[in-house]
Amino acid sequence: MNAPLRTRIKFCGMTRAQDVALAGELGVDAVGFVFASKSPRRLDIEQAAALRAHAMPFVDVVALMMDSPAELVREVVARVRPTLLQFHGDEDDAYCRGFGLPFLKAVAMGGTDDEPVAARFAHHPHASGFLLDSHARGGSGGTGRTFDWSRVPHGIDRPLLLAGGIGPDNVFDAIRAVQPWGVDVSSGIESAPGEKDAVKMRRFVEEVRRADAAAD
Ligand SMILES: O=C(O)c1ccccc1NCC(=O)[C@H](O)[C@H](O)COP(=O)(O)O
Repeated sequence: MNAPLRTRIKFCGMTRAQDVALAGELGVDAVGFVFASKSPRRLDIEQAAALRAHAMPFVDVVALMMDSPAELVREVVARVRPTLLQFHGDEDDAYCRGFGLPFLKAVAMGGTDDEPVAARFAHHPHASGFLLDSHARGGSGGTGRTFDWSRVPHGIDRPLLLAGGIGPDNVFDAIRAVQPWGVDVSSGIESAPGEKDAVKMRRFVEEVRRADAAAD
């Protein structure tokens, strides 16, 4: 894919109505609701359905699952009405596509997986895109840690979202280095797990726009 004219932005791990509303005001493309059982940002279905009502038009709602029972995913789809699913565990392509929604697959960039990154994309031919995150396989996201951005493959025909340890202070450099289709941030715009910081959210968006304006 060509370098995008506008880098997409996803704010992940939202837990508060005011943060979801501000994301919309700032022109963020997607907000993520975490249903992974291990996460400090985990929502139950009632909380997520209430939060969903604060998402503005043209803001995608992404439901993030990690090796969740299919029954939970189906309930989230029915009651929260996400626009996309995101899978962070060992889910295979058939499972991921079985819920009637487009999905993103997270690819673990940490640890010691010998399979080349680009080859890993082939395991999920129906994924709408991939989120490259810094944790090791089997680990959780939302770590605030970066990985070596030079390992991001080029010339991939599906959207890549760069995640892991990105924040207002390094997102400009990250976009210049990787030219991803989008960037995903959670802890880098927080004051505590799940509590987003309005100043950091705004600065993050401004820095993405600055990187886009500086693109060759
Ligand atoms: O955010 C979590 O707590 C989480 C838990 C389990 C699986 C995935 C999780 N988050 C996934 C995300 O998409 C995060 O935005 C991504 O890992 C980046 O996090 P951060 O390094 O904090 O920006």
